[in-house]
Amino acid sequence: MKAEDLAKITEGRLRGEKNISVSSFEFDTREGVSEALFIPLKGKRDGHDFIEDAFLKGALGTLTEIPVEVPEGKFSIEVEDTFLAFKKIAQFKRENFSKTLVAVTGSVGKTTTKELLFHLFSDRFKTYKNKKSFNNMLGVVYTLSNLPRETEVYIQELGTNAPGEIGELTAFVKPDISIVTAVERAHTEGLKDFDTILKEKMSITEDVPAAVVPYAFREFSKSFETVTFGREGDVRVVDLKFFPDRTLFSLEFFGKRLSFESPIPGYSLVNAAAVAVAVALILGVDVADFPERLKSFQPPEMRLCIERLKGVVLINDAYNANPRSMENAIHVLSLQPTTKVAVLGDMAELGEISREEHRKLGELLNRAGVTELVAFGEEIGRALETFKGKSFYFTIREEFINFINNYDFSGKAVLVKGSRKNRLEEVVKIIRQRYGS
Ligand SMILES: CC(=O)N[C@H]1[C@@H](OP(=O)(O)OP(=O)(O)OC[C@H]2O[C@@H](n3ccc(=O)[nH]c3=O)[C@H](O)[C@@H]2O)O[C@H](CO)[C@@H](O)[C@@H]1O[C@H](C)C(=O)N[C@@H](C)C(=O)N[C@H](CCC(=O)N[C@@H](CCC[C@@H](N)C(=O)O)C(=O)O)C(=O)O
Ligand SMILES: Nc1ncnc2c1ncn2[C@@H]1O[C@H](COP(=O)(O)OP(=O)(O)OP(=O)(O)O)[C@@H](O)[C@H]1O
Ligand SMILES: C[C@@H](N)C(=O)N[C@H](C)C(=O)O
Repeated sequence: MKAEDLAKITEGRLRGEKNISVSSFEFDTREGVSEALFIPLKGKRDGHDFIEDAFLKGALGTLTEIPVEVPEGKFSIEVEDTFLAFKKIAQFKRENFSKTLVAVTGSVGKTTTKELLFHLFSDRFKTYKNKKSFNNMLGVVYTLSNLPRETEVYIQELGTNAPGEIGELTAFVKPDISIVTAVERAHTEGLKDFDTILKEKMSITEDVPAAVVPYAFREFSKSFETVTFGREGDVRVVDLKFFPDRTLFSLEFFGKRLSFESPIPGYSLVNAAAVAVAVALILGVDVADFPERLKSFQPPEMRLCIERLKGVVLINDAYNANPRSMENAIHVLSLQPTTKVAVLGDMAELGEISREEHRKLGELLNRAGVTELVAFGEEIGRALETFKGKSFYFTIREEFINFINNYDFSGKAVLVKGSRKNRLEEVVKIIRQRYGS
């Protein structure tokens, strides 16, 4: 996009080279800014302090709220608010995109579903998706701004932890197809009770031509066309069989039946596959090759990735945690035919239900045949009130990490899971180093 066009879109004041074109939009110089427009934002620090760095690293232009020195052959656009200007660029991109935009929300499974849709559809459409879990307004604005012109299907996650966020994001991205993967107890600190969570998630279907929602919540869909999925619905999950490292299942829909083998154990990919078939039905895409393609799906990082190390089965589910994803992960641990150890951190942002949900974990672990629990965090201590096996509890990170460095995990299956703030990837790294293949 040309500098002078960007100045018009952002209603900013252009300085420097006006005929130069940028190839992307970036807000972090650590992520690569070559040939990009740099957008300095305010985090803990002020992104304006990195404008010089951006130019040195190859950015062609910058948005800025203050006058800056512009190197020869480059440009700056002065605006009142860099984030609002970034939003205007994203809005412009949306207005000029006339193909299919698929938006995904839900209490669990947004990233897994987004990645699976991309995996299944990218051989027949020019498909584009958000990076990582870029699912808030910044993530959406970044992804939309960088939307390639040739895109035919764009898949965007929408996340929330407070009422109204999904409505705002939906109005901004204007989906053609909206997906609700699941409605569960997550983010209850900001979203309070189940009814609020349900309303928040279902607001993704407002004024949207087509939606894919769990059968149980079909009556709350506001979309013009709704395809349902689940144990009942238009796309039905049948014949579920769980194994330690995979899940077998079939999907039935409109008189057809397809059998699948999920390379991720547990339920996450079963749910995502049902969603994918529902989306394919809306798009009129043939699904005959979905079972074969599902087999080669790689789980997104830190989402139930099973690693077979020397004498240890490591179940890395360290990305995040809420009651439903905990239940699924503990179920996967229960399937392992050896001594079961759970290394668990707090489930964050649960608010009033936090105490009770953490307490319930102990019972869940008992039923799953887990005999050793290593717990880290303020809230997870409640699990020890009900857990009957051997337990070790830490609130000081250094002591916890020291324990992980020395505990004997040999011959055991080890689940590592907790909310993002626990940074349990460090535990994964230590176990890998100690028992690496
Ligand atoms: C504003 C910003 O850019 N934040 C990112 C930044 O954070 P930080 O505050 O540490 O920045 P700094 O103070 O260091 O720097 C200031 C700016 O300068 C840039 N900069 C810095 C150093 C440097 O060397 N060069 C630079 O250019 C810098 O980029 C800043 O612009 O950096 C962090 C590390 O890279 C980023 O993590 C941070 O990004 C924030 C978290 C963000 O929102 N990122 C989105 C792209 C995103 O979508 N992230 C998702 C996770 C989203 C999420 O948590 N979703 C929730 C639900 C939604 C909740 C909603 N209410 C909300 O508020 O978000 C969920 O549960 O799913 C992801 O990362 O996957
Ligand atoms: N349908 C599901 N049922 C139970 N657990 C699931 C399901 N889908 C995903 N999970 C689990 O939830 C966790 C997060 O998965 P994923 O990243 O796909 O969800 P998300 O909604 O994108 O999370 P975030 O809100 O952080 O972006 C992982 O532990 C994953 O295994
Ligand atoms: C980091 C964000 N995407 C997330 O998943 N948050 C929840 C609360 C978690 O970390 O468990």
